[in-house]
Amino acid sequence: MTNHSVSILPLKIDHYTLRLIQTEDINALHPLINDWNVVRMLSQVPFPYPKPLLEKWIDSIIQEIHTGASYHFSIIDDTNDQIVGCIGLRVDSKDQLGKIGYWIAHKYWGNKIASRALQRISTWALANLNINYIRATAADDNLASISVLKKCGYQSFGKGKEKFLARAAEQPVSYFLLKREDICPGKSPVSLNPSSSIPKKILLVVAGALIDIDGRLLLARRPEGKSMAGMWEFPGGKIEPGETPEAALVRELKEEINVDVSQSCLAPFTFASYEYTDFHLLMPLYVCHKWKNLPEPRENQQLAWVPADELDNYLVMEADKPFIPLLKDLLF
Ligand SMILES: Nc1nc2c([nH]c(=O)n2[C@H]2C[C@H](O)[C@@H](COP(=O)(O)OP(=O)(O)OP(=O)(O)O)O2)c(=O)[nH]1
Repeated sequence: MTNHSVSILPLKIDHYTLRLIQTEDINALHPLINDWNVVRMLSQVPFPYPKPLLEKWIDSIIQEIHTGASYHFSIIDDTNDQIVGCIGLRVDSKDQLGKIGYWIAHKYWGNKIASRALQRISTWALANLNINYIRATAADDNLASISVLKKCGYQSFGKGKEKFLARAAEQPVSYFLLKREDICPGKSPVSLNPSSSIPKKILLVVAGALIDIDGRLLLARRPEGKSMAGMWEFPGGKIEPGETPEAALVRELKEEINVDVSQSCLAPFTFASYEYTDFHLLMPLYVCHKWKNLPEPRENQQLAWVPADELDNYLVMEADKPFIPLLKDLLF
């Protein structure tokens, strides 16, 4: 997949901050994790947990951030700047899967920190990483963690056994999965009786397929906080009352990606007519080969120039799916 930068600014939840683990965190982290109450619930950690081993792990996960293989965060209490736990996610791009793990220091249990951190990281990960699912594993006797996972929308999907180093034994575990659509609605529900359903509002939107001289297509990723966050789309937006689709696209391209385009450079290509949960989308798509300025994200979105043979790797909006084969034909 073409590289696009992942936004890993510190993430906020109430009076906690989640920021990437740093080398200096070792002294605060070691006494918190080297605790039987914590370690017995983590499959990969021995007890006692020697400090050099933790140091090695921190070095490795800092390296992994550069390759996008994993993202691990310290959870910090903003009121006193103390680390209270960790949450992290390993990325399996091939299966579009994130594997999440977390722990909270024993003295902070009972403050709902784990559920808030899990909710926050899950939303962030689905909006920013190349994944569609997040998987978690909990020991069957870890009732607190199982309840946290269920509260955050994770669904149990099976049972197994895993070796827990600290307990020097295999333990029964449950597997949980969070799917993108569990927290990112947008698909149409199946209507059993379409004739009785209330007609949906038609939403008029216009979008542009910008194609550069290398035959690559510009895609934008909906940022966290928007509906259908994490899905890739074509730059564009809603047509305002009294506006032509062409004028709306010229305006949206300027507002969203600082690109100047003339209406005469917009060629009608195809359109989408698609029923979302709350509205029916009607969206003409224009192709454009000529513009001024380098596209830059002005609305916190990721941008990617995508060659035709990589388009299938991008999870595009449901309404846009029929565009992909048509655009591939155009680009090849
Ligand atoms: N710009 C754009 N919007 C698309 C595409 N495909 C698709 O379903 N849409 C939908 C997403 C939005 O619901 C709507 C675009 O409206 P917008 O860009 O002005 O709205 P927005 O995302 O800022 O705000 P909202 O959906 O959160 O209300 O059309 C696409 O390829 N490009």
